[in-house]
Amino acid sequence: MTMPTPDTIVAISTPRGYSGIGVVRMSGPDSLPILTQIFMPTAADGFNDRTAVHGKLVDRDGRILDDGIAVFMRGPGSYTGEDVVEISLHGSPVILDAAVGLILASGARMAQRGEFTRRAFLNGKLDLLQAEAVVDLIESKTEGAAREARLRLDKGMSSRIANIASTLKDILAELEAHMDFDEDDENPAPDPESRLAALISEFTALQRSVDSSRMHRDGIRVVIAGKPNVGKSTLFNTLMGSNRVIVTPYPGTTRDPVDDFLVLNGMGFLLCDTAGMRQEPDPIEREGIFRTQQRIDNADIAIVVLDGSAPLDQEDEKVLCTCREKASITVLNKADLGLVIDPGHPLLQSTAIPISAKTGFGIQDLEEQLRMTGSARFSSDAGSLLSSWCVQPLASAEQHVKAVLDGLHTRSMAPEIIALELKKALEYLEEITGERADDGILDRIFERFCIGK
Ligand SMILES: Nc1nc2c(c(=O)[nH]1)N(C=O)[C@@H](CNc1ccc(C(=O)N[C@@H](CCC(=O)O)C(=O)O)cc1)CN2
Ligand SMILES: Nc1nc2c(ncn2[C@@H]2O[C@H](COP(=O)(O)OP(=O)(O)OP(=O)(O)O)[C@@H](O)[C@H]2O)c(=O)[nH]1
Ligand SMILES: [Mg+2]
Repeated sequence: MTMPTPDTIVAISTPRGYSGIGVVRMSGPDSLPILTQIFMPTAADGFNDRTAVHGKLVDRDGRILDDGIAVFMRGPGSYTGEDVVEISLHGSPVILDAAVGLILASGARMAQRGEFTRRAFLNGKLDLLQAEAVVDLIESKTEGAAREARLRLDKGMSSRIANIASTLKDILAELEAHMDFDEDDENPAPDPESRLAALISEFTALQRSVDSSRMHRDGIRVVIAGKPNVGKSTLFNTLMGSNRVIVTPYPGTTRDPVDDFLVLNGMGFLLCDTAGMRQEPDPIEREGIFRTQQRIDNADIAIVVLDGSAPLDQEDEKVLCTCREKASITVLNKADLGLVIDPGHPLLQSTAIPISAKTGFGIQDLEEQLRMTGSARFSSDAGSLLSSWCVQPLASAEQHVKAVLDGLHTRSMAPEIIALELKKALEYLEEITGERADDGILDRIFERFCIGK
């Protein structure tokens, strides 16, 4: 792992544009010396650790560029663990750029994306999962997503991985202690089987959490499916509250899947309108239907739309069958024309909701059902979620633990091999917390950050 470079970095930490206040941040050993060169405190007592100081930003010729407030935070008791300086100035890009220019001229260099947080990570201020939670928090589009990221930042996840790791370390230590003794020693052989078996269910729970994490961040994927002309696009527009997609009386109107982000009571959904599915499509429609099928496969929830004003037919049955394995909600659309399908029809998975996408009738019921089905899809323990890059190391760690369990079960594994397998499992877990993460993983995570974070 690369060690933190001892240079001093600078960046504007607030968005570019015109704002009340803008913040320029430095981190590194020269932060304070540079500050004293460019910022003249109004009062005589200068800069004390963690104390706001009013003063003037001055250039090399002594010209005053702005007045502002500077705070010096001495490392390691700072966000990055290094000496940090923040200068709040008037929020004009011209002034903020000028301040950065002065700081660069004094020997600092521009920070890369996420470099402040990267340094915080390298200095042990937060681990990799927390660093990732920081960027998820900043990017969160819903209250729910923000809450979940905030919980992760407060350590939820890392401690669960750490708990698994510490169980493995205990077992490893017992095993190694035992290996140092002779066979006939009174020291009994350790029996870690039940503890390892408990870890397997923890692995399963963690893997489930990966899905929840994605749903929080990107929204729950909801696909609207049905045969042509049942009103899928009309429903999409009604739920979105806009005329986003084309609606016509002609079957086969929608060709490409269209996605849009929908927020219901703080819960985010990625809603997808699709091409109608039918048996004998033309070549263009065939490609559209292929894409519909892909979206259905990848969706967390399917809304199956039926034309409730006409009897069920084979095409409807086909769609219902396609969505059988999924969490799905069936709606009987065009209820304004009079329903001929019974909402309790045996072919329907659960009770169907009568709606009219055209008049808005029943839409509230549908939204309520969406929220309920959405909540049910989330892993129950929010704040202990993992993102998708963790899947691989997690699965590998689990595999090694399973190998040990198999070995113990059949009594076919030498203690040395067991120890080796446990160490491998530990290495994968340390990849997740960042104790052993290589630069590639770090780059991938910090790439998502903005400059100044
Ligand atoms: N002005 C400002 N606001 C900010 C940040 C910041 O860096 N500057 N943050 C960040 O981007 C977030 C807050 N996170 C922070 C986390 C730790 C420390 C810090 O100084 N930690 C020290 C001391 C802890 C203490 O005394 O309470 C440490 O961990 O040793 C600062 C900010 C959001 N708001
Ligand atoms: N009376 C009534 N008509 C509706 C309702 N919903 C949709 N329609 C009409 O049904 C026709 C088809 O609607 P679309 O939303 O384009 O149907 P679709 O399922 O997206 O069709 P494809 O894209 O071809 O698969 C249009 O003429 C709509 O105005 C409804 O609730 N009541
Ligand atoms: Mg359509």
